[in-house]
Amino acid sequence: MSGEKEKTSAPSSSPYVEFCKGVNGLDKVILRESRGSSAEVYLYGAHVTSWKNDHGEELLFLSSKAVFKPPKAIRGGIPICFPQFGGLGTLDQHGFARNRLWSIDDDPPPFPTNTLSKAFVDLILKTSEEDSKNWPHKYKKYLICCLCLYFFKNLLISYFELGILCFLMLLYTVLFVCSFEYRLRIALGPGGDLMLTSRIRNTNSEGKPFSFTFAYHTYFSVSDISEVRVEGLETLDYLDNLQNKERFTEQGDALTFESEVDKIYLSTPTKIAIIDHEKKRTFVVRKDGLPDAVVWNPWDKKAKAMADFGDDEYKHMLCVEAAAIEKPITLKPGEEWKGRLELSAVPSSYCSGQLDPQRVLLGS
Ligand SMILES: O=P(O)(O)OC[C@H]1O[C@@H](O)[C@H](O)[C@@H](O)[C@@H]1O
Repeated sequence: MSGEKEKTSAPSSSPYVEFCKGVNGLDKVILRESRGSSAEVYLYGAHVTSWKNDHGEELLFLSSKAVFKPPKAIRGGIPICFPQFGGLGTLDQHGFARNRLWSIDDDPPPFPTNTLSKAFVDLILKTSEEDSKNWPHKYKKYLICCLCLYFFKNLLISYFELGILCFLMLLYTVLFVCSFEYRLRIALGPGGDLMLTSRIRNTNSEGKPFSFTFAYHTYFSVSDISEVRVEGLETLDYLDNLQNKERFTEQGDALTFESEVDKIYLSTPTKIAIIDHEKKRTFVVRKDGLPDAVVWNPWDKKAKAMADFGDDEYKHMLCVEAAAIEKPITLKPGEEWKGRLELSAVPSSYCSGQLDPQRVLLGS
């Protein structure tokens, strides 16, 4: 992403990275790899909305009813769930990262990975005043209000009360003030693979550690959900969101889909395959630092209940989300966490219902 200097001036485009406007004038970045694959990223949410292979075929699902207007998250593509997955905390569903306007990161710290890609963009999100009021404890703003009310109601407070107030304010600063820097690199590999690398740092100067849960909420585009099979999650334990997060163990067979599914698979392998029989295409998800994997399809009833999702669109999507949920990530001040997702789409070669082991199960 060479060439960008100031956040205030428009960043300069190159054959690999184009800065432009998308729906509703929102800032968008288009990445193009020399063999023809491409990806589109909105600065709103750092949201990947499109990923195409070198034949120009779309690989991600984006709802025809997606709303490109803050504060609504875009339905489809790859929303970032941070610092909270789902409703597991006091924040709004899936945290705030997907509803924030991110900036171009002009000066990212060096990347250890030696990617040959020229088609990449670095984005950054820092703690806003609003977010630091609500996170990690939504209710801390009420604590502050109570303290202020008490203070103003009792203007003539004693030295003892003043002392208590100062102590509580100090406690508040030490316990609750939370700041982070979230750097995200989105890159297209030479073969058209899509790579997302998140680096999240605790930038509290005097504060405490903080914890978060996380997911790359990837919506894959599939021909027909009834023709899809997921491999890599068999025999694993999962929490079923449809049954109060009760824990179950998956059967030995690859997953297939006949009804609503909303499961958090635990301690999953670093590689998961999504096989689309009809399209003869296999998505390979490789992940690092992300032990869990969510599998979600709303099916017909929930689809109808979502205003930004077409009634029949559930047939053409499947979310497989590389995540860190069961054991929240905790960062001490100065510490950094890295979570990496790599997606590739390969033709599935079928032979009497068996995956071609060279290409998917053993493939690099
Ligand atoms: O509608 P949202 O907030 O984008 O969430 C969609 C789905 O996201 C999934 O990750 C959750 O497991 C589901 O429970 C949720 O319904």
